[in-house]
Amino acid sequence: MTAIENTVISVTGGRDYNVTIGRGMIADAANPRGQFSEALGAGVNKVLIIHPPTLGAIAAELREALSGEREVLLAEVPDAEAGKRMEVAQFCWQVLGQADFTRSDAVIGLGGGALTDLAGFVAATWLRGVRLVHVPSTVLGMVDASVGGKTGINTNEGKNLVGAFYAPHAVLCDLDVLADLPRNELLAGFAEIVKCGFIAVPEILDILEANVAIATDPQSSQFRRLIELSIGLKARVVSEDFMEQGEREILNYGHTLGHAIEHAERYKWRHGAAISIGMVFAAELSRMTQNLPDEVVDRHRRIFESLTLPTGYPRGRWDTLLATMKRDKKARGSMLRFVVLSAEGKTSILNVPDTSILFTAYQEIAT
Ligand SMILES: NC(=O)c1ccc[n+]([C@@H]2O[C@H](COP(=O)([O-])OP(=O)(O)OC[C@H]3O[C@@H](n4cnc5c(N)ncnc54)[C@H](O)[C@@H]3O)[C@@H](O)[C@H]2O)c1
Ligand SMILES: O=C(O)C(=O)C[C@@H](O)[C@H](O)[C@H](O)COP(=O)(O)O
Ligand SMILES: [Zn+2]
Repeated sequence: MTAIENTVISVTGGRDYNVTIGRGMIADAANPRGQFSEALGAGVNKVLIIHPPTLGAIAAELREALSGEREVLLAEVPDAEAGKRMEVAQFCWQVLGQADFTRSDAVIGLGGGALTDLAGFVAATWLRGVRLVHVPSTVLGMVDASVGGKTGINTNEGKNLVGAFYAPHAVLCDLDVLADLPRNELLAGFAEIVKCGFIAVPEILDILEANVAIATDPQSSQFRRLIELSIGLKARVVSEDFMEQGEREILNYGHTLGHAIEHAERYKWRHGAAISIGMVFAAELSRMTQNLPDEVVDRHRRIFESLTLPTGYPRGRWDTLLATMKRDKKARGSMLRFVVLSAEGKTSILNVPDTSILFTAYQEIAT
């Protein structure tokens, strides 16, 4: 059988680093000339692998493989959004402090997007910044969260309200790690892939529509193509606008309402499910304000439904959602701002001084 080569995508935002996409990287972690040694670099004496309970076995395997040359510690943290909390960051700082981690040591974030957001924040803040290697273990983590340096935690008031822009030094996407990822988590990650399709990469939508079962099969070439196209877009955007002063905002398509839904659901929902609804809402808003054709709005619903992702939310929740959206990071003063489309791949920012238009758009997705 011919070995499939790794793909390397370079990012220049924040610092220069590579995202490597391939297979067998974790199994090969002990190799002194392998991807892990290269990502950690020379001179790292201590490594903290931060991981959720679900990745315990892989974290132990990595610890074993990387030990010897270096001292490797594990920090198991609560799963999913329960890990994106101040107390959990504090626990990680305590582990780093008690093990005397210095600026020449490193953190590995092994897990889904919630974990890499937390680990990135810990690495950004410990001694004001230590080496950071992400090993994303979900589709969403690979195509979005591990790339681009947005790190952070949630607060009682809202999603990702505390954080820092801190780019990783390397990202290793080992597709083998997806073998045990539950199907619903895998499909939720596709919401960010679909986002890339609507905002900039139409090929993504065509691949999904051609055969959704094949496109979502981690063994298929179409699946790998979707991962690479999405990382490619993210890399291009964050390389041009690391600190989100302009173009990077397009990556927030569907997230204004999506984050408010996550908050309303007390962070129990999957991010991908919440932003699927958020994107249908943004598409409806775009139809009303940017003349986005009906067929593009319908295409949103069709694709999310084919991925078994939700497209509507209860009518009675509007006031709660609106109150939370006012704390969205894109808001400026009392002005809410939304990423909208006038056509596939044509994005702009809509300033909304009067929220009645939002309420009208919400009626289109209300259940
Ligand atoms: N920083 C960014 O740019 C960015 C981008 C997109 C999303 N995010 C954040 O990412 C988070 C969502 O990430 P997610 O969808 O990966 O969810 P997640 O990190 O909560 O992981 C989902 C679930 O899958 C489990 N899991 C992870 N990898 C597994 C594996 N290989 N096998 C079995 N189980 C596994 C986890 O334990 C968890 O229960 C949200 O907090 C969102 O805000 C950040
Ligand atoms: O990388 C970005 O920029 C994004 O907006 C990607 C989003 O998919 C992601 O969910 C991000 O965490 C949202 O950021 P926030 O600034 O709205 O918290
Ligand atoms: Zn997102």
